[in-house]
Amino acid sequence: MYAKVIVDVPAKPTNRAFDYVVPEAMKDLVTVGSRVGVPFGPRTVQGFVVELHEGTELDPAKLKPIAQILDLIPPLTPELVKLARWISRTYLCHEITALQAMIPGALKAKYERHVKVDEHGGRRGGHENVLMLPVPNQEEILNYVRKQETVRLETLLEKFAGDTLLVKQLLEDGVLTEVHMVKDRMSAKKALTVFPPENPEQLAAWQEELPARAAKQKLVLEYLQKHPEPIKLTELLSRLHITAAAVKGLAERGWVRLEEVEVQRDPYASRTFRPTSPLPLTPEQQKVFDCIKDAVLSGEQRVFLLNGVTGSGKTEVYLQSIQTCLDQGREAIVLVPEISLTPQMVERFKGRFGNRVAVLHSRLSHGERYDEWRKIVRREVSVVIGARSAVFAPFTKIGLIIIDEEHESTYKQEESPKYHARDVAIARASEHGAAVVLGSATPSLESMYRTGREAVLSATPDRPAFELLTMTSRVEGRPLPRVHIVDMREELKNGNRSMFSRALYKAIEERLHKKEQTVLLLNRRGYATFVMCRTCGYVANCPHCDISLTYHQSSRAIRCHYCGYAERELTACPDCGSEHIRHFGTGTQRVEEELSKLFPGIRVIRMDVDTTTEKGSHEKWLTIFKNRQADLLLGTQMVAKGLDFPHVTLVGALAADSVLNLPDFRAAERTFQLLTQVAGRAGRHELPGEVFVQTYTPEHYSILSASKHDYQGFMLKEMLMRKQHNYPPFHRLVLITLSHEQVQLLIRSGEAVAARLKELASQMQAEGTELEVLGPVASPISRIKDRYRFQCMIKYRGEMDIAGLVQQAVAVLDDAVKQRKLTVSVDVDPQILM
Ligand SMILES: Nc1ncnc2c1ncn2[C@@H]1O[C@H](COP(=O)(O)OP(=O)(O)OP(=O)(O)O)[C@@H](O)[C@H]1O
Ligand SMILES: [Zn+2]
Repeated sequence: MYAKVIVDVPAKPTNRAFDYVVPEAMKDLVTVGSRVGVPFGPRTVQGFVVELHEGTELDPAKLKPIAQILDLIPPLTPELVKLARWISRTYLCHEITALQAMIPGALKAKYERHVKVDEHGGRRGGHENVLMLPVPNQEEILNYVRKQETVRLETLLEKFAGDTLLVKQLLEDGVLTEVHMVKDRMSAKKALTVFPPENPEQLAAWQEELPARAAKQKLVLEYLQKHPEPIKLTELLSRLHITAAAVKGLAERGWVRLEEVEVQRDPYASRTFRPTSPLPLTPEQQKVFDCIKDAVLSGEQRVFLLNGVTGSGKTEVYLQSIQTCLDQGREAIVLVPEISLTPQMVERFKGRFGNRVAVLHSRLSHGERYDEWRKIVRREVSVVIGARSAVFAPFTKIGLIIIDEEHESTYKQEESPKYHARDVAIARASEHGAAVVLGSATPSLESMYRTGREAVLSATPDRPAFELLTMTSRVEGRPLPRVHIVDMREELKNGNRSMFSRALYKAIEERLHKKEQTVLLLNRRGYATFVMCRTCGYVANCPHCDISLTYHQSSRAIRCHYCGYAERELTACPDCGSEHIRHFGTGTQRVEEELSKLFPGIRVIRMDVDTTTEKGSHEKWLTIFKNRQADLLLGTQMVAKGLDFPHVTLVGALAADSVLNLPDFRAAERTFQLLTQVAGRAGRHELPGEVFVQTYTPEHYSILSASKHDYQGFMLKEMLMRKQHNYPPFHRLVLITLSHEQVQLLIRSGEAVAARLKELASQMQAEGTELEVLGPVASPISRIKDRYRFQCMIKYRGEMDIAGLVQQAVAVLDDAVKQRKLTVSVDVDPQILM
């Protein structure tokens, strides 16, 4: 038996699969999707089996056997292996990158450097010593290595701490050779567990048998008699206030059994979830549910776009649709944006489906993530709720994939593989015959477009048309909140220079009075967070990136958000020496300060990157707010989504147009989405809500439509704009970014690539393809980590072989250029154009 293996060689990634022999002993374990260690040159690397076959075209004698099999249950399925190939083609990345993205971080390859003695046993040509100098420890070192097959380099250096140079010399001379082993970073967590005897009645007799001084042992037997279940040793000890000696004594007599048992790191173990049952659906919900149900029962790939206003009860529809799917013996995946993976959201799913749910998100520890993921591999759960990468859950009978807040840009991964979870979900649904539900109060224009006529006419299994479902009202006829637009230019004219308009100030005061709650949104992006000298205007910039440094009050440091460069806060201007340095802290910090000045005694919770880095902090803040131990929740985008608190009756957006001014064709769409989402937090229960939107551009259609809850109106205007400028969804984009430390070389290369692209484009245009090449231009962020950046953009319509086009264009760069570390990165359907 032979296996084709895609290997992980970071220095030289390739899409070629290499052939290996499957050793007899591994035959039952190796399948498509297995993770293996295979010899590759002098070392062992991690790889994934992508094919198995009986024979080989190659010379079998030359093939090496698989060295290690890394998991008992393969982490990937044949379907996922196939999907990786699709991702590699669609998003122009290596297959190994796609495969690695599908498994939890804990399983990514880590290599250990081991050493072994050479084939002559460390002796050359009969001479005992290889080195000229008589080195006393040399034989000792070699003997130590000889005794074991291989030794970790680190261990060897530790043991012979004074002989680092000697070990290096031995390696250089080839007497010792390095072998790399794949190391598994993660393993199951185990705990010593006490097992009572099979027949607990014996316990009474044994208690008699023990001498009086063995009081502690008697205590243990007594306990086990009352609770004849296995118990963790540590727990037993702390309950009875005894030491392990007592239990070990009993184990020696054979009266109890002590054994290592696997325990799961369950981040939600300490929490209880109140079970919920399905709510009777509203007529609107019922209609939507019936459509989804039909699709799930049909066993065919169908994609729904569910456009439901905030508070229309989309989540309840998801829950009942999942139930239908589970009743069919099939599995469901629910994707939510990372920041809305709040305890509240998790609670709703765990409350309905209990421990049939696994939760995956990045705030879990490596170990917790690994254990949650293994519940899926072992078929212990049938529902997964998680952020983007949960779309790769290794289920085998998927019936339903739900993507909540489908318009969120976080569903696009910004590093390779630059996949979009929506498209991956649709691809998986086609393999499984599953339904996909894309839910949002503000669907992306891309998804909306695919419910239209043109998309229906050009549909393929890879790009099917979407069916539109709508829910236009909130449950129980609750009104959407009233939205007031506040023109901040007028405020300034009237002498109000504070960041609160008088109207918003009054509204907050009123809530404090009525003991109702307020949510304030300050979009961090675009808000002043820099450090400036007020005398000469000097602004502190990152020395490695084209971006200003940001002040962090908590650490009293200024930091670069791109490369992590940090320095102490400035006390004097490096340019003019003035001490009038102004630290514009993260916007939210400044708002918090002003709030406590304006409303003495106000209880504010601030949620931003600074206050939520600690594990569990999200949860903590939201619980405090839920219990009404705070009057006001202030934060960045993370307060805009998914929260459902009955006493929130006021929402304020402090700087509604901060996103509008970004150089991005989606700026208007993002503004509309954010305002609609945050407004949707108000008045979701009995108490009606009110919203204030502060802006310097009150006439902008994104702000006007959001204030009227008018998705249709906004969408039609925005579609028109996009059509005029040949932007998505009418055209598709591919962004090619080149980067290098030397700006001259970069410009030359950028121009060469662009020229070749344009040449190819004009050939294709002649053949009828609609396609346009823009650039090269400096990227909006023109330097990151000391590397300059240049970009070209391809705009096209219809189906096209993007991979082929890009490969041909990049081929004009000669190897000399590439060897000088010019990097080319390609982003298909980019979300961020920086
Ligand atoms: N059929 C129903 N009967 C009664 N209450 C319901 C029903 N469906 C949902 N609800 C309640 O209405 C509120 C809003 O529902 P839900 O949070 O599911 O809306 P949503 O559409 O997901 O909102 P958003 O997009 O703003 O997050 C919740 O408190 C939910 O429990
Ligand atoms: Zn930097």
